[in-house]
Amino acid sequence: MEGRRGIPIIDLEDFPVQIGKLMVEASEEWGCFRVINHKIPSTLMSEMKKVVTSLFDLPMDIKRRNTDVFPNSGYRAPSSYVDNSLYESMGMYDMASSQGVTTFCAQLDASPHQREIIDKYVKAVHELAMDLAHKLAQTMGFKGCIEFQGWHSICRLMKYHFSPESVGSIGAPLHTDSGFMTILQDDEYVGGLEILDKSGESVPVDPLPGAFLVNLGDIAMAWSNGRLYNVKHRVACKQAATRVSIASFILGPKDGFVKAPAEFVDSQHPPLYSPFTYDDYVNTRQSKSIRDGEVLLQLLPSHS
Ligand SMILES: O=C(O)CCC(=O)C(=O)O
Ligand SMILES: [Fe+2]
Repeated sequence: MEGRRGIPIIDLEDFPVQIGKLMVEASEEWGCFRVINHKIPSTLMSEMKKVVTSLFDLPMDIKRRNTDVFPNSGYRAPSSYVDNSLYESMGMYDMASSQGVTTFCAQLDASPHQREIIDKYVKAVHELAMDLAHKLAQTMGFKGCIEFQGWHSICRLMKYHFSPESVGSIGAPLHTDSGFMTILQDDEYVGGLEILDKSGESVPVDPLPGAFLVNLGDIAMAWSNGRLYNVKHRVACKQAATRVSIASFILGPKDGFVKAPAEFVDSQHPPLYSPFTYDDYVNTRQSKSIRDGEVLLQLLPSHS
């Protein structure tokens, strides 16, 4: 009997050529993959989780100081969603810059120790994202250089208030990530995350301590002219235990257009979308309350 198909797991200590090949396959087929044996120490991951847990324990009036500086970048109280009282989040816009870290830590009165952990963590995760994104682009045959470094980014911290009463309900509704790539540290004990595979079947992403999940989002799909898959996923409450996750989003360019490069366009693969800016894209997605890549179709009619 064939085993259950699971999310691909990529060992970053494998041969570089093999890593690139597996990443492209996983990104085209699944739109996500696990990475293990990355260089981020598990101690830093668990220290960061402790810091995140303590930030959520802050009084509400302090948490509310984490305001939006970019769409969806700030604090969301559990009560702010009609259909979702289990989810609470805060976020750090421009996670890769010292300014982003400084602003976030000042808003929340973070201690020097908390700041040090946050700073180390976001730098390390951002570097991992840069390595993976460049390797993916290069292996796909892209000859240019994407300046991911200057893109919008957000590190979002999430707490799911799961209780016996909430088992069976949804913690985060089905969506695609709007950006290029997300590096997710999901809770190492409490599951609930699930993706839809290309056939629409739901596949659980079981906890895997020490690993990250890498998701490709709408911008990856548009930039690659449809080659990279923007995976749909959600979080369901499967057990009565608090779940904490940390998602680092490499979103899209601050200036200029998202446009498939010549390497991905030919007579068999005509351009799927007209060039657009990430800011327009995210504003349209937000204003129409659309949670998945369908907004690409609404915003940009296919070429005739
Ligand atoms: O909490 C999780 O594991 C996933 C969160 C997520 O998908 C998101 O923030 O986009
Ligand atoms: Fe997501």
